[in-house]
Amino acid sequence: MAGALQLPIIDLSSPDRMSTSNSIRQACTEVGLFYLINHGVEEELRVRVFDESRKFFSLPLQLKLNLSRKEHRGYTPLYAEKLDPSSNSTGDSKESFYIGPLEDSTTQCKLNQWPSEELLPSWKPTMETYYRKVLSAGKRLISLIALALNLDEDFFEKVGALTVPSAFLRLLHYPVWNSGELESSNEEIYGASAHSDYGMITLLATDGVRGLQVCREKQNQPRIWEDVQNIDGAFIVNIGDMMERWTNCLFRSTLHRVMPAGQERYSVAFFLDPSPDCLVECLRSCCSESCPGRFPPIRSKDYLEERFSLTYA
Ligand SMILES: O=C(O)CCC(=O)C(=O)O
Ligand SMILES: [Fe+2]
Repeated sequence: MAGALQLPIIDLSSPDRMSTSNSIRQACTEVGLFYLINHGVEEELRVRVFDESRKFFSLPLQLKLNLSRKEHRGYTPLYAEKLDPSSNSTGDSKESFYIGPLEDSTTQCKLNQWPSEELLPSWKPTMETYYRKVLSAGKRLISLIALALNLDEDFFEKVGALTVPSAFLRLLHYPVWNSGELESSNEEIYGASAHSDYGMITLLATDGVRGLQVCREKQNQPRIWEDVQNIDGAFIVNIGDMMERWTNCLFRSTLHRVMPAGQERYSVAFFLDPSPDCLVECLRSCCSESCPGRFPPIRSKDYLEERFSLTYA
């Protein structure tokens, strides 16, 4: 049985930015995970996003497959993804839908796929509004993360991380697995197998159904998994691998997974990752003679491509 984890609550609207960034530093060095409240994304909008998501995943499979994932946007069916390539499972027991950058003078914005307006008339405007609002909250959080690293608050802007951020909204649906199916299966079944996210930060909203677990000490075996409780209205924020690289492992990218809950589950993740051409290299303030940089510099786009190729191998 996994124990429940106590996590810090960060208030994005607090006027005391120094104290907030200190709390962020502590959360990111200890667990790499915290709750974010007063983030400016209204509850009413969040409810609509979950409603529209449910409507989409209830469509006949063929209609969903017509929007199959291309250029990392669109629908991925059950078992298409395996977040932990080393696990014995055939693939993760979830379906998802990705929405990429909306505003961009390059061709990127045309790459998004949308369900037809006849089928789901409010779908696209709802997702676009949510995307913009979470992106804005994420950018405000990134400036606090810069302060938490004793950097200028616009550091991540100055290094080009937010010029054309690789921000992806991902709707997730985990279907029900009843206990009989779980026992009779010869394979390990995960909603999402163990992984850390690839980018800077992830802002996750869930419908409150349990299942999300984290492992705080990813190098230790056996792994100890702890349940992450939902707090109504809060985002669960986790640090991703590129932020871990930037900070030379001072900030931890959190290993997490989703276990089958005996109940259907929906979640909505927002991955805020550096712009494709941004060079991610260990911050000088996080390196020393006794703790030299562990990672060579890498372009965000190259890092993400490598990780995706393993996940969808
Ligand atoms: O559904 C969740 O709670 C987590 C999803 C997740 O970890 C991911 O998509 O990377
Ligand atoms: Fe994740």
